[in-house]
Amino acid sequence: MFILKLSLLNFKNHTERHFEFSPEINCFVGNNGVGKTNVLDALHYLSVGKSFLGNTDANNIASGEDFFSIEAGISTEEKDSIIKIILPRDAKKLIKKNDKSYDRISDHIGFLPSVIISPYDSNLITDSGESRRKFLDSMISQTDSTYLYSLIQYQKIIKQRNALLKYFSKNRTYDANALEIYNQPLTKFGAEIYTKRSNFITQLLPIIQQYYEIISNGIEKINVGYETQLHTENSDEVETRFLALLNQNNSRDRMLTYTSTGIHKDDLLFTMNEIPIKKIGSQGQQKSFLIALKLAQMIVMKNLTGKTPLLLLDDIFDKLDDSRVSQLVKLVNQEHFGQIFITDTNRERTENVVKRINEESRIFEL
Ligand SMILES: Nc1ncnc2c1ncn2[C@@H]1O[C@H](COP(=O)(O)OP(=O)(O)OP(=O)(O)O)[C@@H](O)[C@H]1O
Repeated sequence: MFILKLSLLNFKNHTERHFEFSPEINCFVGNNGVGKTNVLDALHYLSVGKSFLGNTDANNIASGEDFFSIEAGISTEEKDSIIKIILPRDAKKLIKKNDKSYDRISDHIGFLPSVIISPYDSNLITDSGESRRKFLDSMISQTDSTYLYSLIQYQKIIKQRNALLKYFSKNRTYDANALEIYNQPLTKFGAEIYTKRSNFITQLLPIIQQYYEIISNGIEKINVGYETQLHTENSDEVETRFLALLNQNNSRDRMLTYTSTGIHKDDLLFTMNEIPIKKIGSQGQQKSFLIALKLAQMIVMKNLTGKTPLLLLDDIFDKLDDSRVSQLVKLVNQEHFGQIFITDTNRERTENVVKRINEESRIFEL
């Protein structure tokens, strides 16, 4: 699966822009601020219906305009498709496949999977657990629509349960039966999510370790640990354990007025030689780790779905030394990563890198 064509209208600084892509490597080069990252962001929109920069949708409409549209021709093994995203300033976002709107945006997730490697990935190391949970959820959702369904249901139940806890506190009342109604569906969806997260991380880990070694020539032992309150020796007991935790924490939850246990508290622990990478990793080591993580994500997604995700590489060469860039090129040659999009301010460097990759490439000067 690959993108044949892309048309942007009023998307950030791109008033009107059309591209015809290579099925293999596409590079956007140009000075700072010309809109290279914005093109990758448009591709990210096509994949998961939102920006990877965390902007609200309306911020992506070119200043002074009333809407943006992103349209792409996609070649798939079955037939070619057209995906169109339209965001009017005062109305709902629409995503259409072959002129038919999706009822829910979540129905589109997984059609055109993607993995992005960008300077913002460092947030995964430095930020709170929420950004790591989002990362985990986004990659699993792209491979499994029932995961996304369970997650949406789980989040709805947590919201309702927390609202009830707040109601109890505000009105100085309590009704154990009313609270208990939420426990059964919460533990059912929670256990499903736990199992899928756990399986995904198990598949990811050996590939990250292998890629880290290739990219960095590193001897450091890296690890990705799944930190969760739901871990049990026997996978059949996750629901029971979660229910026990909810019961144990009942008084605490009433005091805090929110649900303090569950998969919404999960986290990933990234370590190097058993110490958090955040504490001991140099900038280069952290960057190599993040690239290894994202490339491993791509392989696991490909193994699970049979679809090769688009690989979006934003400014990736900027902070890597020559030897790491060479190792990365070697890896791309080995693994056949599918369609790749690269941004760089330095045209010469990009030309030199893509020459060393045995694939067809196109360079777009913005
Ligand atoms: N809603 C918007 N309307 C118009 N222009 C916008 C909008 N949002 C962002 N821009 C412009 O987009 C440009 C930034 O684009 P982008 O981040 O893609 O640049 P870049 O080529 O990747 O730069 P760098 O090399 O610095 O990473 C800025 O000039 C910014 O003013």
